Amino acid sequence: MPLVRYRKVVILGHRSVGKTSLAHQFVKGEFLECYDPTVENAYSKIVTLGKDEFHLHLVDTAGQDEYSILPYSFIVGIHGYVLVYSVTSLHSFHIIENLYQKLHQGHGKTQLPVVLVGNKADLSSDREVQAVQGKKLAESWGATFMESSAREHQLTQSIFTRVIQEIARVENSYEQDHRCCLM
Ligand SMILES: Nc1nc2c(ncn2[C@@H]2O[C@H](COP(=O)(O)OP(=O)(O)OP(=O)(O)O)[C@@H](O)[C@H]2O)c(=O)[nH]1
Repeated sequence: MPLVRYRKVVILGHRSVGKTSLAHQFVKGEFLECYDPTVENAYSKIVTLGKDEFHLHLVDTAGQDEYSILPYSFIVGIHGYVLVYSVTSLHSFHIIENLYQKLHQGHGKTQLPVVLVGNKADLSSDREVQAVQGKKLAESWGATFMESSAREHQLTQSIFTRVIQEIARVENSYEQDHRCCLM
């Protein structure tokens, strides 16, 4: 029987960017039309990647702004992050830059397993953030970037499988950096 590895991932971003909709589409396979502000919610799903199985625990958080203080529970015991902005809101893009800085300070690490998501890409006529801006920001963090729409199940699957892969990639790079060398 394959070993099931536990991965806890926090979804963060400004209000109404689609955090709940992405998690709900991924876990339940349906799009939420209505907007109901989140306080905090959790989702679980078993994800199979090749021969490996993961118990993915998703924490869907309340919308953050530039003044939000991130609680320790968003730092300690968290394996990875999905940081979401809406391509229809430049403000939400600025908030995500600010959130990343707070996470970075909280962890005190040079590299964090992060997938940066520009959501609501289906609303092309309302676009305020270009894909190239998201790509550039993610590159500056050494993170992965994707645009998505919570209407598309396949896209949400790519986001959450990608964050599992990012966690493994960052863990491996730390192991290599800290490998003991006998002289
Ligand atoms: N067209 C479109 N609408 C979306 C998308 N994602 C979310 N929405 C809509 O945007 C609104 C807000 O979505 P939520 O998922 O509740 O946003 P949230 O980030 O969880 O909001 P908070 O709980 O306030 O932090 C809802 O009306 C959704 O139907 C998307 O990809 N495309």
